[in-house]
Amino acid sequence: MTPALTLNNVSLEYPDGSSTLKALDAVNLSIRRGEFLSLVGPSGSGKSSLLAVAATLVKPTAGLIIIDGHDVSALSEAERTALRRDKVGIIFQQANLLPSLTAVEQLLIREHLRGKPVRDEREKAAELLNVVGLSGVAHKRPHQLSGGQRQRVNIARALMGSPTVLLVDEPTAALDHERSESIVRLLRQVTDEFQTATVMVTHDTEFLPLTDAVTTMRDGRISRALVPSAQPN
Ligand SMILES: Nc1ncnc2c1ncn2[C@@H]1O[C@H](COP(=O)(O)OP(=O)(O)OP(=O)(O)O)[C@@H](O)[C@H]1O
Repeated sequence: MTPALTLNNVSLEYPDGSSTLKALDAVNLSIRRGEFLSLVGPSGSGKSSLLAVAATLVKPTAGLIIIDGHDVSALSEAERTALRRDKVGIIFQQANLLPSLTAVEQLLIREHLRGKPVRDEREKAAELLNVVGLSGVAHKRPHQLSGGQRQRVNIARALMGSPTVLLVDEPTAALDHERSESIVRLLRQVTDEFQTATVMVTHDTEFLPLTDAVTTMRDGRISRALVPSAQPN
């Protein structure tokens, strides 16, 4: 199977006084649909930078990014935006929900902008809220939801566009242990169910066995990739 996401010798440099800082240094990474990869490493090692280039939000200084067979560097700005919309789901640490919208409306806002038939999309949103365990709170607003529930809305929203690649940046940073575990389990479940190629940046090493492989970054480089030995109970 062709990888859903490939990074081929990807570098990202930022000006740093008279020299340059290599946020990413010749990174190679490949992930297929249905795979759940965790990305760990010290602060400043390049994890968020890797997600940003993979999400096509930031252009790398060198190297290739291929999403579902499309070489991102060969695309125009408009084509890149369309590819991101159609293929990439992004889940940030903070849910960034709009305070005035209900849970189900948070999922539908993007689809309204796309001009899709509202009925189909409403059904899809309801189904996704069910998948993430929130069917009972579809009409609640963010302030009426717990942190874990808000993160579940965030995950469901990222799935609305049926992404091939799901990029997740520290989804558990604001949550307690129990909620953190249930969020990582949910990400495992949606990766299996929707066959997304999921990359999760995390500091929570105890949940790594729920993922298929662990990649460690250091100084902008991928220093090793491990396969977790066992699933936790
Ligand atoms: N916009 C920017 N301009 C200049 N340097 C940047 C920029 N973004 C990131 N960097 C630098 O690139 C390097 C990698 O940063 P990055 O945010 O990718 O690390 P990280 O592993 O995600 O860190 P953390 O775990 O703290 O979030 C760091 O040295 C950082 O200071």
